[in-house]
Amino acid sequence: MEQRAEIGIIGGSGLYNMAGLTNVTEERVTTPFGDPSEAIVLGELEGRRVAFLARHGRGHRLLPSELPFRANIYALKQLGVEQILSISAVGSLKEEHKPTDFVIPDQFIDRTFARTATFFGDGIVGHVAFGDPICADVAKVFASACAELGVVGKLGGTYVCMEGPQFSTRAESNLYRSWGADVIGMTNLQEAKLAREAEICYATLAMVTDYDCWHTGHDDVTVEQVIAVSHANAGNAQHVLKAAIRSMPKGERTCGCASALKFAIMTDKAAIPAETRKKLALLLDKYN
Ligand SMILES: CSC[C@H]1O[C@H](OP(=O)(O)O)[C@H](O)[C@@H]1O
Ligand SMILES: Nc1ncnc2[nH]cnc12
Repeated sequence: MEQRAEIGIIGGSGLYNMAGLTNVTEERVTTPFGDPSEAIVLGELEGRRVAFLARHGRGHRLLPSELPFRANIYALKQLGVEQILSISAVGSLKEEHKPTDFVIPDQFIDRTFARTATFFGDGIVGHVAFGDPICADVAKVFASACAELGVVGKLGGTYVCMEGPQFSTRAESNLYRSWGADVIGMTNLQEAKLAREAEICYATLAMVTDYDCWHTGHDDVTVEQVIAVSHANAGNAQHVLKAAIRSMPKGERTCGCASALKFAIMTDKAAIPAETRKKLALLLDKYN
């Protein structure tokens, strides 16, 4: 596989392009799972080859439930991406996580119900380990980049992934707080699952934009609030991204993400339908 990019950036609410990319080209990638959310922007940043994808499309056209998660991750895989840096807006479920803080979650709770979050099926069964859903190495790079720039970037925390598009009820928000969750969003869990199946490292820099609807001292979350905070903080997010990319080690990865599929496939090779085998060649070829 020709490696056109090493690092993928998925930009979320408020981040629809990446400043500072040089030698920029744009590509409409297609995949066996359909088209990604938007044309992918390829370029160089801090001496590394980067692919940028706007998760909701430019102009924010796609609902969280409408996101082509499989096409997005597969398209980045096709370009040769080995590590994904995701940026997302999140609501805070704890007093200590204030709007404009960054949190780098390391766990998820799934509250979605209308999404496909696996490349398997159609005659092939696979089960990857997901106890540690985030790549610890990439998460640490994000945390160090925040520290280097003097912005709050807390390493660890639980991200509740809800279906949306409506924000939570107060009862739900308080329930998630009682579970000890840290932040809430609508997009990251499926990306993390699919990245793991694609043996791509994945971590998120989650920007706190609001206190959801549980905080008696703050108004309930609105889109206006999310936009205001994410726009005001987009510069910081881009600085953190650049610093992270500057310090990402080159060469072979030492984390387990790179071999996540090694013991994951249950199906007898002979029983996998030829078409399915072909569709997943990019993931399976290295294991014959
Ligand atoms: C605009 S508020 C809700 C919206 O913001 C977050 O998006 P992303 O994760 O892409 O930054 C959240 O998940 C919802 O999709
Ligand atoms: N309160 C919230 N709930 C879900 N997703 C969000 N994204 C930003 N703020 C959010």
